[in-house]
Amino acid sequence: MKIAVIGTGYVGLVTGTCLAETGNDVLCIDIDENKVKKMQQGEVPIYEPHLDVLFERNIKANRLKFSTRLEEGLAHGDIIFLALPTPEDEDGSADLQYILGVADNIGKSIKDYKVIVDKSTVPVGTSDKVKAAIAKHATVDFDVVSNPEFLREGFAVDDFLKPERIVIGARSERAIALMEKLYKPYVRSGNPIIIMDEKSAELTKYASNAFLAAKITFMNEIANFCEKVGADVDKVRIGMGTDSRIGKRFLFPGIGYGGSCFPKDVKALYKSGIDNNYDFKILDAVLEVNKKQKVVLIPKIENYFKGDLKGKNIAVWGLAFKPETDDIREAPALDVIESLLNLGCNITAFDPEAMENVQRKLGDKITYADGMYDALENADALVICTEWSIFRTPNFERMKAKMKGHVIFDGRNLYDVPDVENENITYISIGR
Ligand SMILES: NC(=O)C1=CN([C@@H]2O[C@H](COP(=O)(O)OP(=O)(O)OC[C@H]3O[C@@H](n4cnc5c(N)ncnc54)[C@H](O)[C@@H]3O)[C@@H](O)[C@H]2O)C=CC1
Ligand SMILES: O=C(O)[C@H]1O[C@H](OP(=O)(O)OP(=O)(O)OC[C@H]2O[C@@H](n3ccc(=O)[nH]c3=O)[C@H](O)[C@@H]2O)[C@H](O)[C@@H](O)[C@@H]1O
Repeated sequence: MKIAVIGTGYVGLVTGTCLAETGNDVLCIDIDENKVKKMQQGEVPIYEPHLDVLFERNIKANRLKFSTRLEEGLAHGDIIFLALPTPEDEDGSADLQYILGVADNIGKSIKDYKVIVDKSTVPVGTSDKVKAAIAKHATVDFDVVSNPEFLREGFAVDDFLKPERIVIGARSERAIALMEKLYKPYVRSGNPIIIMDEKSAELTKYASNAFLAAKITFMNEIANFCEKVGADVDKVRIGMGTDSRIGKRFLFPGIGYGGSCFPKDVKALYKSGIDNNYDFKILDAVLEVNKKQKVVLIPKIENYFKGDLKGKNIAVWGLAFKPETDDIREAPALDVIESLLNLGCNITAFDPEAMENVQRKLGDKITYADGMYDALENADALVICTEWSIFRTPNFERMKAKMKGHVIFDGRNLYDVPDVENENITYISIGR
């Protein structure tokens, strides 16, 4: 099938590449000329495991192409995916200017029937707005479909190629038939394509993200309470998670959720509630708890150093909002670093993939180490913010030889407490 993907960021790039992988002829459009030039030269503009192999293969096969020209994309695709940003607006709602701006141009340009598929995360009712924006100028028939994306950064390729479910919000039989044909190769395992109306599809996406954010936040509160009463959140987590109604996943406490989506999506759903005269009390609490959780290590660090943090050298392991990505959007590490800088600390940081992005944001406010052990040189303490695999089995002797102070503040509970304490290192983590 002939596909155009408008917006070649995280979701657009994975969508375009994975759709090409099953033999579709895909043209990806982005307004960022630099990015398009790089992609045309075969460079993957993001770090995402396994994407490079598929990207290269499909470019070579001439099934995956790039352009900056929207009209070219609209002429090419029978199905037009919108994978455009929906960032947080000033009042917390989702900013629809990118989606509606492109929709307006689609109406002016299309010359035959198209299915316009919204892959971006958008508030309930957006598909009606997109339809109206296209219809203003369109002289041909078209359908708008809501097809929210559930991929996770770091597992994006697998999530796209083998999704647990595909949600299609549409009422036009013609559009539904095309979408089912397109997605058939991805659900051969028997996982469902779930067809519903557009509004329900739009809400399914927000409800899923908000539920997961609430699940994590609930565990963060349980972890904080464990500290008050002397319980061990690892034991509580395992005890709870073995109940299949609760499930083992997304029960890991830490220094809060971050990323490009949970923070903005919880806020947008909360704001949608207000706009529709509904007070989402749970979401209000999730937002408040997560904000505090991101800096939950700071009082622990202050307490350890008896309030005197001025001039202390703090090593930070992990800057990305989670492992296997270079994405630092809303990363808890940035909140931790900002607080420590405000308290007068010197920061030396290391992350396997996110250093360049942090350097662009923080410049010379902190020092960047070449490796995880280099970051520890002369450090009074180590703070762990992201659970990259290479941090999981460190050489504690080597660490102690480098560090001035033998203390670890672990925001991701990477180690068993006795294992670290047996090394004569003070170990302060979350909920244990
Ligand atoms: N990042 C993720 O893991 C996931 C994101 N989503 C949702 O997907 C949507 C896109 O997210 P990301 O891919 O992360 O965004 P992104 O910010 O990484 O990429 C957006 C891309 O759109 C381009 N763009 C902006 N205006 C344009 C225009 N007028 N024409 C063509 N290109 C344009 C930008 O240059 C950029 O390359 C958002 O609604 C997000 O909530 C959904 C699931 C997962
Ligand atoms: O809409 C989106 O963009 C995506 O948002 C999340 O994916 P992602 O942001 O890539 O990352 P997650 O793995 O969900 O982690 C989000 C945050 O929660 C934190 N987290 C996750 C799990 C957990 O048990 N504890 C925990 O603190 C992570 O450290 C991270 O900061 C969802 O998992 C995807 O299904 C969704 O498509």
